[in-house]
Amino acid sequence: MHSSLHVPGSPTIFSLILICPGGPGSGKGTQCEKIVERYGFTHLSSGDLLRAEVSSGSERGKQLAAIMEKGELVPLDTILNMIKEAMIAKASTSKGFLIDGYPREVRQGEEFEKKIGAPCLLLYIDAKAETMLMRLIKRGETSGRSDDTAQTIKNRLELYYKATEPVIAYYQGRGIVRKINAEGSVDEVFSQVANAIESLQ
Ligand SMILES: Nc1nc2c(ncn2[C@@H]2O[C@H](COP(=O)(O)OP(=O)(O)OP(=O)(O)O)[C@@H](O)[C@H]2O)c(=O)[nH]1
Ligand SMILES: Nc1ccn([C@@H]2O[C@H](COP(=O)(O)OP(=O)(O)O)[C@@H](O)[C@H]2O)c(=O)n1
Ligand SMILES: [Mg+2]
Repeated sequence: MHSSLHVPGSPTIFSLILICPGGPGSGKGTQCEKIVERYGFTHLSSGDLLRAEVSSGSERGKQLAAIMEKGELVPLDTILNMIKEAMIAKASTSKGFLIDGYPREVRQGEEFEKKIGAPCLLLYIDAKAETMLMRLIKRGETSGRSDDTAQTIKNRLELYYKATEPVIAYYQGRGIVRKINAEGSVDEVFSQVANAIESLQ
């Protein structure tokens, strides 16, 4: 059960690609940290890659910050190239990639498969809107994230339901989506995640 990451001019690199879609505040990042701890996959959070670019103070970072503060989507090629570069940098030593927060819309999924490879498992971290809102408001008290404000959270939730939930349906037909009920405690959610990953082996 492998998907390939083919970099032009280099040998095909087989690696597992797991994707972790879910709404803002569903707990994607928290679950990805626990997956890395237990299975050693390489965690690439699209949001974290973007925030690193913003923190670098680059001109591109300034443009990205303006988009992210509104909870809108950055240009597809920008985020896809950042993920691809990060995967290439780690490909030779990675046990497999855990992509967190990408794709955010169906065409992002299509482009990912054209330029990088097909995922073998989607861990759909599913939480209710009110749960996500509550968690992000709470996180916003300490996260320092410019997008953890009430209005931006509302924008992100709207965008998630409009653009990102259709991504699940896009992959559903391939039988690779595992829906994880993310309402419980971190450990209750993680036990479902572990079962889904171990079903791959
Ligand atoms: N009760 C409970 N809280 C959780 C769980 N996962 C995350 N949280 C809390 O919810 C908040 C958001 O969790 P994250 O893992 O940052 O969520 P995310 O999906 O990565 O959020 P974005 O990066 O905004 O997409 C954090 O403050 C966590 O403490 C969970 O499984 N159960
Ligand atoms: N594929 C992506 C991922 C993140 N982003 C931007 O980065 C922000 C933070 O992403 P994130 O995954 O950390 O947080 P959530 O948007 O999931 O709450 C998003 O709100 C978007 O503005 C994007 O535009 N495209
Ligand atoms: Mg996150």
